[in-house]
Amino acid sequence: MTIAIIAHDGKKAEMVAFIKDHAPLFQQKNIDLIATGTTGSHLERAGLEVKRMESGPMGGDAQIASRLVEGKVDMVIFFRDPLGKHPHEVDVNMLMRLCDVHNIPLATNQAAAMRFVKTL
Ligand SMILES: O=C(CO)COP(=O)(O)O
Repeated sequence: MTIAIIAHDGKKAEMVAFIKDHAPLFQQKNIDLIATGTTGSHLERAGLEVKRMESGPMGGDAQIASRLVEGKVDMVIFFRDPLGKHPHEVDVNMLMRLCDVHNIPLATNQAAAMRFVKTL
C-alpha cells in the first residue's frame, strides 16, 4: 500500500517525532511512502525511504491528489497546522475533498494518525 505523508511547517517537528516512534511500521516491505517535498526531506533524514513530490506550495499536494485520483494512494496522513496561513490553501482543500470523493482515509492530526497506524 502507498501512504502519503504531509506536514505543514508548524507541524513538521511533531510529524518527525511521530514517524520515528512508528518507524518499523512505515518501513514494512509492503508499504511505499510518498510525501510533499520538504516533508519528504525530513522523512529521509529520519531514515525512511520516500518518494518526494514538489514542495506543497509548488504543487506537491496537487501531485499527491492526482495520484490519489488514479488509485495510487491508499492512505493520507496530513499533519495540518490549523493556526497557520498557507498560500496554497486551495490545493490543500482540493486534496482533502478528493480523499472524500474517492473514499481514501485521511488523518489530519496526530490522534487520528495514531489510530491509522494501528491498522498497518
Ligand atoms: O505545504 C505542505 C502541505 O500543504 C507541505 O509541503 P512541504 O512538505 O513541501 O513543506
